[in-house]
Amino acid sequence: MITGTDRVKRGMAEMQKGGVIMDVVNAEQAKIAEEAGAVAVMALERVPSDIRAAGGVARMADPRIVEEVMNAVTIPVMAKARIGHIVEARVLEAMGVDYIDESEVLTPADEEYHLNKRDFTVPFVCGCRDLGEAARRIGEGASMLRTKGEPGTGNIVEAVRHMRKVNAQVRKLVHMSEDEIMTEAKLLGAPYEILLEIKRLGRLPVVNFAAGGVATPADAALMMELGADGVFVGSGIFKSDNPAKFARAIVEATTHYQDYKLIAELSKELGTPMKGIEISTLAPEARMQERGW
Ligand SMILES: O=C(CO)[C@H](O)[C@H](O)COP(=O)(O)O
Repeated sequence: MITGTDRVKRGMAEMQKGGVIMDVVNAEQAKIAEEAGAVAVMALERVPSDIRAAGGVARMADPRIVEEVMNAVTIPVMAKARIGHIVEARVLEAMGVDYIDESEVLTPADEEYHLNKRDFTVPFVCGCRDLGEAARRIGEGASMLRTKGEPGTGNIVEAVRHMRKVNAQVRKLVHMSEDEIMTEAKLLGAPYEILLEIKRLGRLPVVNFAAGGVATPADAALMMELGADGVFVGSGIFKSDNPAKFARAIVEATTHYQDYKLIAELSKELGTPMKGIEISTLAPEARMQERGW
């Protein structure tokens, strides 16, 4: 029996489409996420805004946290490994997590090489800021993408920039003739065969969620409006005044992203959202989106 085929790995991400994946650091948060209607949870040691505040090296979570989350919920559990950290990824795979996020939110282990994700049975999600990066990650075997945004800032501007850019570049590619694709591959630094596949399909071959900076129901709906297949939220829920209320409202707004009256109702008396950070105040080395290539 063949396991871990592209079809199965990509299909699992397709089943999350239209949903919200929430970062959680313990069983209690995982249950809040599940009860709110999250399609999956991401087990990690700290949400991105706490990673920023803590400084130092951010690594894969303590396996006990991952286990605690896996035992607490029935929805799929994802967990993060550092970019290029083969052993963290193998450990998470051995533990039986449903998905691994090779994530720039953690401190990269390798500045040159991302994981060869084709070598694993477990599927991977990776971040991207443009089509070149998206195609490189798919070339390495990522079964799901998420735009990077700027995690832990509660500021949606980078998520918007990245989603618009990827989708504009896909539209441009789809309208190119096949004899123009090799030059585009050279310009984007992207694998030719992956670009051809995107052109033939008229879309990315894997789902692309939005991540990094979603802090309100309207932010989540905005990302869906811009073409995201779903949304990752971390700090925006668990650094708000009322995580259970924010979690439910963000799920509802993601599902009904063009029902503006509903989004108005959902946004009433939610409590205070997480405090945001203006991107221009971040030191260059604090920009998580620059990690990976
Ligand atoms: O998957 C992620 C990145 O690997 C995070 O879930 C996402 O980026 C969270 O960002 P924020 O805390 O800004 O919501």
